[in-house]
Amino acid sequence: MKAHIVVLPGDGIGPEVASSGVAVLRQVAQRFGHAFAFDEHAIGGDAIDRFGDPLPPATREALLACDAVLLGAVGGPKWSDPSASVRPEQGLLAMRKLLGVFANVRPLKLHPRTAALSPLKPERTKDVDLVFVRELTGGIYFGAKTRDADGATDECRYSVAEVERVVRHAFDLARSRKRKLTSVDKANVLETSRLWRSVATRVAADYPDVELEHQLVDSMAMHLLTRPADYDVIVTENMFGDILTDEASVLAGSLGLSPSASVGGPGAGIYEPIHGSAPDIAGQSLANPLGTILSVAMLLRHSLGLQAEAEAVEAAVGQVLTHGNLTRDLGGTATTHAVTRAVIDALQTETEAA
Ligand SMILES: NC(=O)c1ccc[n+]([C@@H]2O[C@H](COP(=O)([O-])OP(=O)(O)OC[C@H]3O[C@@H](n4cnc5c(N)ncnc54)[C@H](O)[C@@H]3O)[C@@H](O)[C@H]2O)c1
Ligand SMILES: CC(C)[C@H](C(=O)O)[C@@H](O)C(=O)O
Ligand SMILES: [Mg+2]
Repeated sequence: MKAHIVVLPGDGIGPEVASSGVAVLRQVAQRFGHAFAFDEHAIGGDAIDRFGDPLPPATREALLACDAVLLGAVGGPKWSDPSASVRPEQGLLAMRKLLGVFANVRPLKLHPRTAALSPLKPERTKDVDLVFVRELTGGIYFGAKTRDADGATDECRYSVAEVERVVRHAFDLARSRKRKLTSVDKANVLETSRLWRSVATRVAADYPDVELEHQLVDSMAMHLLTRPADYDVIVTENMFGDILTDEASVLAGSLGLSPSASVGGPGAGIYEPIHGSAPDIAGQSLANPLGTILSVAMLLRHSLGLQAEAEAVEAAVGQVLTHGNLTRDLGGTATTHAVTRAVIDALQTETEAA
């Protein structure tokens, strides 16, 4: 098949991991006979430096005309002055809004070798297989902001429609898995959470085969570490999802292993690791590329409909996690480039054997 993929390297380790993702996609194209065209564009701090805009018009135009987007990461100390009028993260938020990708799917699958690196006891991480569905285009991230000499405000607003579409997305996903959905909110305090809970409860009537439970976000943060294997699909609002997914990545052994797919819009989906630009390790080939490579598998499956190719990439990552030298975050000594090469070699061996 032919596909047009926009690549947004961004800042910090973003270009390092994005190039790993592209290398794997090139290998997939070659082994399976596809024609993928890559179109690189600016976003974030890099785009501010070059164009004075974290999401320049040429990037916007390309996003609206492609089949899928692969993002590295944006941000960094160079652009983090609190008085700056424009910030890299604004480019990322504007892109999510532009493409209308309201459902951010963040799976957490554990590999025994790397889960053993988590601070949790092995019996706690055993059998963990969960997926977060994080609302991505609403809530406090997108509410009105004010700032004056006395203080500042960030408005948190959700419409019924915004809650309903993401909750339905999560119910549909739960239906294809273990039929258990946990909706996370702060309904004991927040009006938006009371709305969230009432919408989730109403929608549940259309999914009698899925068990719905409500959980407050503070105790959820605790349960994620004490009994993570009890959860299947977890749906929550934008900011809670941001925080809980970084927390959950600890169970897998490293933030660098977690992929994501942002979907639900009329056009392209966005695929990116959940981590940031990691300024502390940027430019040293220390970044773990596996979260990005697993995001590539999600891109193949969800935006291009290439199930066998997605499984081949996941199997190749599994091989490397089992036998390979890993990056420093996972206790290894391999460079970003070496781990990427190992995945590509595993992909080649696997597809030759098939
Ligand atoms: N999607 C995105 O573009 C995105 C996501 C999160 C944060 N950010 C931005 O990134 C910048 C830095 O944020 P932060 O330091 O709080 O979070 P971070 O995710 O960049 O890094 C947190 C820690 O995890 C480590 N880490 C992250 N990814 C890794 C990888 N692939 N391999 C090995 N180690 C990895 C880092 O070295 C650091 O110690 C900020 O400007 C923030 O806004 C961007
Ligand atoms: C960089 C930031 C705006 C972003 C978010 O909070 O959504 C990041 O933390 C993420 O998880 O993708
Ligand atoms: Mg985050």
